[in-house]
Amino acid sequence: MSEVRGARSRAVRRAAPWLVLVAAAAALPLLSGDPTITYLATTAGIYVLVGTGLNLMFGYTGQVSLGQGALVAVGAYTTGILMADHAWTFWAAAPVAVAVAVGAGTLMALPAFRLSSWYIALVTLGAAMAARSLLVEFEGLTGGWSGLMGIPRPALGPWELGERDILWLVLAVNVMLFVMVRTIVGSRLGRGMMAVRDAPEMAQSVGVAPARMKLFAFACGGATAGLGGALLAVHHGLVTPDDFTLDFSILFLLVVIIGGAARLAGPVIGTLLFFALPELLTGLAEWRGLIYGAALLVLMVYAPQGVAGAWEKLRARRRSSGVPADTAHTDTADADPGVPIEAGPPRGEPLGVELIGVRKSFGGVHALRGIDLTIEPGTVHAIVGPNGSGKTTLLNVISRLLRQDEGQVILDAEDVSRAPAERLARRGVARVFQTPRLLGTSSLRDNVLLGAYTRERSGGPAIVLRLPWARREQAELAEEADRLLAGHGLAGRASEEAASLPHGEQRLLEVARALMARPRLLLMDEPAAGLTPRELESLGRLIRAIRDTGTTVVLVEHHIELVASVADVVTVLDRGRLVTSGPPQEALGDARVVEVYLGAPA
Ligand SMILES: Nc1ncnc2c1ncn2[C@@H]1O[C@H](COP(=O)(O)OP(=O)(O)OP(=O)(O)O)[C@@H](O)[C@H]1O
Repeated sequence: MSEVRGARSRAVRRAAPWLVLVAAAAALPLLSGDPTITYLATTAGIYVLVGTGLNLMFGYTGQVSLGQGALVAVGAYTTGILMADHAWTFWAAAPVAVAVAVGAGTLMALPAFRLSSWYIALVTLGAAMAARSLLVEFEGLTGGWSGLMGIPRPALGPWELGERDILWLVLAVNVMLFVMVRTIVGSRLGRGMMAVRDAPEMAQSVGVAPARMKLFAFACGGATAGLGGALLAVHHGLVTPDDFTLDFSILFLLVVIIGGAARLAGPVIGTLLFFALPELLTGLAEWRGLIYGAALLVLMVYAPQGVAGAWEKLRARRRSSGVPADTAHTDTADADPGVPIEAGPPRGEPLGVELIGVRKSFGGVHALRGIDLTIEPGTVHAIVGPNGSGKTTLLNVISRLLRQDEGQVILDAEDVSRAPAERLARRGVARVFQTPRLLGTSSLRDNVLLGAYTRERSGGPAIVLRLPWARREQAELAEEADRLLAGHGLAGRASEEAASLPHGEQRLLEVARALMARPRLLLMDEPAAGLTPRELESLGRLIRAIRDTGTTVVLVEHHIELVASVADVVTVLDRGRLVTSGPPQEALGDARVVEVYLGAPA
C-alpha cells in the first residue's frame, strides 16, 4: 500500500513542473493584456509541437532531419488552400494537412533506408530548400510570393475561436502529444526506436525491423509538423514562402539539440530558450542567429546532451553523492550472477541449425570457406578457433546479420538463407554480442525489456491509447525483467543507466536481455571476455541452466576451460575451415587442433 502511495507521490512530483508550466501558459492571456504575449506563446507552443515530433525522429530514433520546416509548410499550405479557397472547416482541413505531411515525410524517409543519417540530413536539407521554390512556382495553388491570405479562424458552430482560444487549443494538443510521446518512448516502440538509433544490428537481433521503425518515426515527425503547420496557418491567418526559410527548418533541429535530444523536456526547453526568450527581450531578437551559434558551440563542448541532459546529469551526480559509499555499486564484486536465472521456459522446442557449404568473403579475405555443420537442438555447441578464424562471421551468418555468398542456412528444417535477422528473432533466436550492445542511456529494466520485443502482443494503437491489456502486459513483463535482473545479481538496480555499469555487468545485462526473449536458440559471442574468475564460474552454471531449460546454445569462446566444462559438442575453425567437430575431449584433443589452436600461445 505504502509502495503504491510512494509511486503516486513520485508521479505527482514529476508531473508538477509540467502542470505549473501549462497552467502558467494558459493563464498568460488572462494575466497579461498584451496580445503580443498571447501571439508569441501560441507560436512557441506550435514550435514545441513540431520539435516534439522531431525529437521522436532524431532524439529517439537517430534520424536527422533538416526538412521539418518544409513539412510544416506542407501542413500550413494544405490547411490554407482548403480553408481559404474551398471553405473547409479547420477540423476537416487539419486531418488532411496531417495526412499530406505524413505522406511527404514518408517520401523524405525513403532514402533513410539506404543512407547513413548524415546523408539523410543532406536529403532533408534539399527538401527544405526545394519546398520554398515549389511554393513560389505553383503560384496558381499557393499564391506565389504573396502566399495565401484570409485564412479564417477555426470555429465551433457559430463561435469563432479568438487568439487566446487558439493558444489553449495549441496547449491542449501539446499536452496530448506529450502524454502520447511519453507512452511511446516507455513502450516496446520506444525501445525499438532507441535500438535502431544506438545499435542497428542489435535492434535486428531482438526483432526490430529498422526500416519499419524509421518509417514510423518519419511518419510521426510528418504528422506533428503537418499539425503544427495547420495551427500556424490559422494562427497567422496567412502563409507566405518567406515563413518557411531554411533557417526555419534548422530552428527545429537546434531547438531539439539545445533543449536535449531524447529528453521529453528537450523541445520545451529549447523553444523557451531560443525562440521565446529572445522574442520577449526584443533587443535580443535581432541577435538570435548569433545567440544560436554561440550557444550551440558552448553546449556541444560542455553539455552535448543539451540543457535537459545536463540537468539530469547534475541531479544524478547530486543523488549519487548523497548515497553512502558502502551502498554505492562501484564494481562487479557485489554481483552474484548465475543461477537461478529466473527466466520463463523457452517459447517452443529448442531449435537446431544446419549449415550447408557456407562461404563468406570480405573482399579478398575468405572468412568462411565452405562450412558444413549440424548443431543439434538442446545442446551447448561451442565454436572455437584462433583469432580471425571466422567464428563471429559464422554466428552472423546463422543469425542473418550477414548474408552468406554461397550455401544454405537451415533452421529447424526451414531454409532461412534469405531471411532477415528480425524474422529469426521472431522464431526464437537471440544473440549476445562480442562487445555488449546496449541502450546506453536507458535503464537496466528497459534494456532487458527490449529482449521481449517479439513476445509483446500489444500493438501500436493499444500502447498509445494505454488500453488496459497493454498496460497489464507491460507491468507483467517489467516484473519478469526485474526477476531476471535479480537472477543476474542486479537486484534493486533496475532504474540505473546501462552505460554506468562496469563491463562484466554489461555482459550479464546482455544475457538477461537475450533470456527475456525466452529463446529457443541462443547465440553467444565470447561471453567470458573480461569476466572475473567468479563471474566465469557463474557464467558456466548459467549456460548449463539455459540449456537445461530447453534452449540450444551456440557458444563462440576463447576460454577453453569454460568450453570444456559446458559444451556438449565443440567445433574448431581455422582460417575459415572446419577442422573438427565432436565431443569436447575428442575435439580439443585432436592433434590438428593442438597444432592450429592450443599450440598457439594463450
Ligand atoms: N565486416 C568485415 N569486413 C572485412 N573483413 C572482415 C569483416 N568481418 C570479419 N572480417 C575478416 O574475416 C575474418 C574472420 O573474422 P571473424 O571476426 O569472423 O573471426 P573470429 O574468429 O571471430 O575472430 P576473433 O576471435 O578475433 O573474434 C578476419 O580476417 C576478419 O578480419
